Amino acid sequence: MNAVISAADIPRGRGPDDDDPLERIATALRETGYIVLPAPLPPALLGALLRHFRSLDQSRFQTAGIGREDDHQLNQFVRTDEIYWLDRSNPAVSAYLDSMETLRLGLNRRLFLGLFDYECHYAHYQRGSFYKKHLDAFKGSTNRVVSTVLYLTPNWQPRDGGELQIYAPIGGDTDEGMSHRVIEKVAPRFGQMVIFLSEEFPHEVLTSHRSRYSVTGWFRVNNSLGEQLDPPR
Ligand SMILES: O=C(O)CCC(=O)C(=O)O
Ligand SMILES: [Fe+2]
Repeated sequence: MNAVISAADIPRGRGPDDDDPLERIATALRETGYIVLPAPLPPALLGALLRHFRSLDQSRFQTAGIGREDDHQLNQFVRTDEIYWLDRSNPAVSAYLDSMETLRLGLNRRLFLGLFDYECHYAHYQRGSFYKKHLDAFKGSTNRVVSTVLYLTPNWQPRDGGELQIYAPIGGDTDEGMSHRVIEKVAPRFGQMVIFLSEEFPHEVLTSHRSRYSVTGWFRVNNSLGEQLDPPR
């Protein structure tokens, strides 16, 4: 896939699949359900995305919702980020969507997921913002199958917080609902990307101590149960 991963990202000398980024992502989703990619996209694209993100007036961002729940007060306990839905009107966003289209086709070819489209938004976590533990999709009640988050926070430092904390997949742990065992902490470092199965992994954004920039997206299937959008747009 042209832009979705760089050679530097690929550990050498393990197996034939390692040379093909799409293969590596598909294998990870099949075997562990998620993958963290330190630098899958070209720096020029990342820079253009961040410039576009920052050029948008803050007033064009909306307080993010949580599924059907439209109670602003309640939402504020769960998440305090602000989002901006993306389309192809900006060239950098359009290039990013091209990469995600390559990924979509590559995953469909390898995993037969039947991914139908991709929707994404910028998310801005101002200082003090968080998103409590949640699932992006509940089995049988959504059309979101694969979640992606691309981080655009420049010069992120550990003291800045805002890590994505991923919990053990549901079913694989003792709990029926949300599991409590942290299996991964992903730094929202510029250029880093995480891809995971939407229905499997509870996750949480820890409080960010500075402005945190990201692009969150979902590959969806086209099923009749898909009227629930989280967040509603
Ligand atoms: O920004 C992140 O690390 C995750 C965001 C997230 O979980 C969401 O928007 O559903
Ligand atoms: Fe999420």
